Amino acid sequence: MQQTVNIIKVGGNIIDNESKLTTFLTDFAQLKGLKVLIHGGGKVATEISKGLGIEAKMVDGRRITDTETLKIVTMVYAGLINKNLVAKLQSKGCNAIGLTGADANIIPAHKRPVKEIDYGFVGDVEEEKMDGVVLSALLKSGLSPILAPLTHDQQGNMLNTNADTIASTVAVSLSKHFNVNLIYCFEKDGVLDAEEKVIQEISKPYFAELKEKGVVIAGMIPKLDNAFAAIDKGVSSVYIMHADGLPTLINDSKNTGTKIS
Ligand SMILES: Nc1ncnc2c1ncn2[C@@H]1O[C@H](COP(=O)(O)OP(=O)(O)O)[C@@H](O)[C@H]1O
Ligand SMILES: CC(=O)N[C@@H](CCC(=O)OP(=O)(O)O)C(=O)O
Repeated sequence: MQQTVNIIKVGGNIIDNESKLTTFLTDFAQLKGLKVLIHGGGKVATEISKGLGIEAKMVDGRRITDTETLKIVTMVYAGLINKNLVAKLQSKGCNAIGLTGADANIIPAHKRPVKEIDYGFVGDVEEEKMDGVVLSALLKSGLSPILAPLTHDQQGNMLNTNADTIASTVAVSLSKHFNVNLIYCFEKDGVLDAEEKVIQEISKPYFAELKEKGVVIAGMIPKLDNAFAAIDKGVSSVYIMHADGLPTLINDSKNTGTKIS
């Protein structure tokens, strides 16, 4: 039987809140089995940019990343956030190793081609080049990889890449070696319907309907697109749920949040 890996993605709203982050990392450190953490941090990057006099520009949930912004996101994601997460997890007994997509060529990408919009140094992942071999070896040696939302263009440049996309592509590449569960953690109880109730299971047609009605908007649209892409490409299960639900889902094997079907 194949071993199971839990791939957890955590976004900027949890990372930016000290008490929510502490709870999340305590739970992550105590999760049973093999695990990978993908972190975002868009909110922190926006605040730091602002402090440096650079106004963040987002289009369809993606940051327009010019030369100065690339320097900021590289410092914030690969340095400040990634290394603090690693240090905190080490203090909780989790043997974490922090990496970007450039390290060991884990996530090759290319600069997004300019069409109507020039996103600058934003990476589109070359999923077909990802074989999951390095991450698999790290997991089998007892380490928990902590991945920052940065890729590289294989010509010497770092690229800023949406963390939800990193989570989905890493999950797909690891599903060649393991049974993979992908879990998107955020600050709400799951995908909410028009009455703000948690949708227990969401299908593609229902997602299309909710998008059409304006019930699913903003960052939840690319999150669900990435979630469905992972399921279509061989990931065993995908959930979108509150960060507090991790022990319930993984350690107690009880459903919580929204399951992608
Ligand atoms: N129907 C919905 N249910 C839940 N959240 C939604 C919905 N539609 C939009 N959202 C928004 O999507 C956000 C999550 O996406 P995003 O901002 O990318 O978060 P993260 O940084 O955690 O990945 C939530 O904070 C919420 O405001
Ligand atoms: C290209 C692009 O938009 N990259 C994202 C990467 C961080 C991220 O995805 O953070 P959250 O998960 O916290 O939103 C950004 O710079 O905002």
